[in-house]
Amino acid sequence: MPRVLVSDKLSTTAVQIFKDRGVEVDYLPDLGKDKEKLLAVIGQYDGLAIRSATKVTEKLIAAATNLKVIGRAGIGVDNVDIPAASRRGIIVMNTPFGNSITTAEHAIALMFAVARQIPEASASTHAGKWEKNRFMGVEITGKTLGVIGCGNIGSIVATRGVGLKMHVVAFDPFLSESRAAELGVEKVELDELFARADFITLHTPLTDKTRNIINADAIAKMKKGVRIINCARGGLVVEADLIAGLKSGKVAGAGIDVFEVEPAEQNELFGMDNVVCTPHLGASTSEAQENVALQVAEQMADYLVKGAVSNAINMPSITAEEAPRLKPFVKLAEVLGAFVGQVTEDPIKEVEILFDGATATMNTRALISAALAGLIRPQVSDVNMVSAPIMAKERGVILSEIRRDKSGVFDGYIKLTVKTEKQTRAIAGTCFSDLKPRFIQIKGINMDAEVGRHMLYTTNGDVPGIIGLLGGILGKHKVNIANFQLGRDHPGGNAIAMLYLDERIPDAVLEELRAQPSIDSAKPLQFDVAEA
Ligand SMILES: NC(=O)c1ccc[n+]([C@@H]2O[C@H](COP(=O)([O-])OP(=O)(O)OC[C@H]3O[C@@H](n4cnc5c(N)ncnc54)[C@H](O)[C@@H]3O)[C@@H](O)[C@H]2O)c1
Ligand SMILES: O=C(O)CC[C@@H](O)C(=O)O
Repeated sequence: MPRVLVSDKLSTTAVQIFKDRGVEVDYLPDLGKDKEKLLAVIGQYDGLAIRSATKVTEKLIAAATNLKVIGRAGIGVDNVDIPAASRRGIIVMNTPFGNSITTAEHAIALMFAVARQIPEASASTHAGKWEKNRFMGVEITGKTLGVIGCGNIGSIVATRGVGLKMHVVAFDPFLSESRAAELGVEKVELDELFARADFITLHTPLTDKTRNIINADAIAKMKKGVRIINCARGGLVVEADLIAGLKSGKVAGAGIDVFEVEPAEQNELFGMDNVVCTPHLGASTSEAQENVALQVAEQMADYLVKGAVSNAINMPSITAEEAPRLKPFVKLAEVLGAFVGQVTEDPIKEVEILFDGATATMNTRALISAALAGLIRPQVSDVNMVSAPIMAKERGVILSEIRRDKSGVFDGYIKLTVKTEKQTRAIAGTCFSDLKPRFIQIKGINMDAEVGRHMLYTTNGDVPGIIGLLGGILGKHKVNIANFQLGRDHPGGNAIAMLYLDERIPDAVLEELRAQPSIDSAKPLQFDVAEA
């Protein structure tokens, strides 16, 4: 019988579901906080069910010799080392929608609390002070609410804002004009949001692009008297810069549920006037906890007992029979998406996926989901093959699929074409007999590039000396090239290079490359593939 450890506080509904489904379960809700004890026992379990207190580190995963699945009762999986879990073949699942409404309500509650200084007024009243003149609030009606990140939670906050008669402006690179119109919000660029919003609320995941999104520079662009709410992730706001903004009076108040360091037992924000803090309570309602506990237990039990996979961050939903044939092509579809996702900054309007030859006879739904997950992941790190198609649809992306008989030299290949308002990008790839993904065409230019974990993509005019130039600069900085592929549309025309590197290219080297007159663009890329 499979055995699951629940190491964080979860509704006991989960325990009952595990038992009912034939899974042995140990409910030890405080164990997640005790790293050493957890390390000592984790080897006994097939499944680990967590919330945010348990930190699933590489060290814990190394000790988890029997672990097959980690289930996060919630959305953010930033407390799980996903690459380490993937490398060990451990599935990581989350429950993407179960606590969205609850968290959106918490953001709105913090907005009101900050607007009317409710916690301070309450404490003062409890103390028998009756300080009626001390607390002067601001109205919400007619004010501009700036929503950064308009996904599941952000879009609920946005519609609640509209319901409160606020004018809602939203910044989200994946928000289409039509989705914005449907929500009743105005889609704006980030600087415009900073300049116009009276209240700013954050609802993005914590990624390399969103980390420190609210820093001193951002605060300088905001209105005097702005109020900032963070119910998403600590790390989005530079706390020292927020404190400076509060002290100078530029920021009139803040509602903070998540902190740079959690648990936040000491923090300079504590005790500041008009700063309302809660201890990461966004998801803490009985309804949301019931939803996520039930869902995570069902998903984990289904996997451990029946092998069914749903809401996995690092694993496609594929049946046991088709898995061996499909798996390399799922990876191929994902890296094709990941290529376009990393080179595209503008909102995506259309995605066309062409399946040629053998790939046209496969489970193309899984392949499309993998391509979309790869495409969206640079913006939304927690996306998986289940949520990617829903996210693409919600963002108004028009999706089309073409299947056709073998048309060229390859037994089968996949071509992904992505349109934004500004341009169209296309990339094709296949798997050879080694079952590793390869890029065979970029921008209509043929090539045969093995896909590595760290790559560099450059575009340039087709002139002599490019190989020497790239090789020379990388060599000078001791960046080793594992593979180097070039292609061009016609002699003297447009040329591209794909370099497979042993490590991520340092920023300074990238800048040096970009400064070369013969190089038009240089983009570092990362792919979730095994090291050579
Ligand atoms: N406080 C809590 O207890 C609590 C509870 C649940 C979720 N969360 C957090 O809330 C956040 C949002 O969750 P969600 O379920 O809405 O996620 P989601 O994936 O549905 O939405 C995130 C949105 O952010 C957008 N985005 C990505 N990069 C961006 C950028 N650079 N600028 C602007 N927008 C960007 C994405 O396009 C996406 O629409 C996550 O960080 C999640 O971990 C917190
Ligand atoms: O489990 C919690 O209480 C927090 C959950 C929240 O941060 C999430 O990402 O779902």
